[in-house]
Amino acid sequence: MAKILLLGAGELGKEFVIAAQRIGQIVIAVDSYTNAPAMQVAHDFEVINMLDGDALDNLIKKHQPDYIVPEIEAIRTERLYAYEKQGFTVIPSAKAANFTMNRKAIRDLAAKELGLKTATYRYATSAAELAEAVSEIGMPCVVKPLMSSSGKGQSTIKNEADIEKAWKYSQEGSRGDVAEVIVEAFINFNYEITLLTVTQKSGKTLFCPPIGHRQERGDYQESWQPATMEAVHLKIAQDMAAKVTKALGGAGIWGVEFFVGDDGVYFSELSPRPHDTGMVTLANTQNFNEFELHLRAILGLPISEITLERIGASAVILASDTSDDPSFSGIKAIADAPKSDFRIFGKPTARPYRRMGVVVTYDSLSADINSVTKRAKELAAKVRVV
Ligand SMILES: Nc1ncnc2c1ncn2[C@@H]1O[C@H](COP(=O)(O)OP(=O)(O)OP(=O)(O)O)[C@@H](O)[C@H]1O
Ligand SMILES: NCC(=O)N[C@@H]1O[C@H](COP(=O)([O-])[O-])[C@@H](O)[C@H]1O
Ligand SMILES: [Mg+2]
Repeated sequence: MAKILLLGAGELGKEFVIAAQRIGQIVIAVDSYTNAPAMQVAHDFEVINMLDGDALDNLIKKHQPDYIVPEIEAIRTERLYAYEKQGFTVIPSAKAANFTMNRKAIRDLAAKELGLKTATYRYATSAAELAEAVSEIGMPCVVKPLMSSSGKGQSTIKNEADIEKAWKYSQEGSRGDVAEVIVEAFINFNYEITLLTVTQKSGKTLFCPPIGHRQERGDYQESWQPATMEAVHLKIAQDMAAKVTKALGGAGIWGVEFFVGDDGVYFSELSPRPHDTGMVTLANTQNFNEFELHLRAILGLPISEITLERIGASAVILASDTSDDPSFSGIKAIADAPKSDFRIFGKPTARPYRRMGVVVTYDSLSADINSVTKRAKELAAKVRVV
């Protein structure tokens, strides 16, 4: 039986713990607040600030885990290299967690070292440098703090007046201690996808059918699987995903994000862990959902194939207000709807736009993906977090 130290205990961690519990593994869930979703189902939990390297060191010393599994980006990831040296296994690897928490590291690796096609980009460390970068890249362009996720601190610059605002907003939304931002040319894509990619200890890499999604405020609203795309574009995305996951190293599931436009496929970024848009796999669209795949890859259990069993969609349930005791109305409508299900994450507090749950819908392989997605969206809209 393996002992897994899960660094981050949100909704993605919760499903991962449930998958681990089902096959008898031990999980200690860690986050910065008590009663986080994954803590509710784990064997044990710890509350620490994971950006505090010494606190992390103490935790590793105390628990001596077989696997250290990052679930969020906001971790003092530099320390993970030392744990690897000491013989601990970091999932998928210290390099993967460290590079992906910083947009500069991962973008330079992808674009410069591996030659993947990305949006044109520059970096800036002040409002003045941002103005200069914008003049080189042109408008519209997208500004993101180097360290942030779920769209925090991200905005689109459409005219000169936006530059100052974008700088200020980026500084409010930045998680790390660096003030730097990345400025990217706005890609006028036709659609975007997450390509869940599984790397295994055996060396065999597998791809899940592509997941389409729609984003608002830099955060996903609905996702569906499979996304309709040309085979040639899928092949290009798979090749890029294989390259970047190989360069980062290790076994596990990765959510590799791409934009597809008239001029081809752009690599955007990737998560070295289950992806939020991959919650669509909770609709049992595949033989294994993304959490089961992550777990099996971590444990070195062979995954011989990933098959699409039915089509599905997910739509998020967001809070609209602040609350210390959130409850939900409208759930009966989901329960009553055909081929539909839901998850409530059990987050102890709500704040505007915080993701509190998800609706999943499904249908047979021959059904229409747009109607499945529409149903998920309509059902999610019926839920009120009160
Ligand atoms: N250069 C771009 N051109 C057009 N749209 C973009 C660009 N960059 C980001 N977006 C849009 O914003 C969304 C969020 O961007 P990105 O994935 O970089 O942010 P994030 O904060 O890392 O989000 P998450 O952590 O949830 O994946 C993208 O999925 C896409 O819809
Ligand atoms: N895009 C990254 C992502 O979806 N991460 C998921 O959200 C949780 C944080 O939620 P919170 O901000 O509501 O605490 C994380 O712990 C993870 O499960
Ligand atoms: Mg993203």
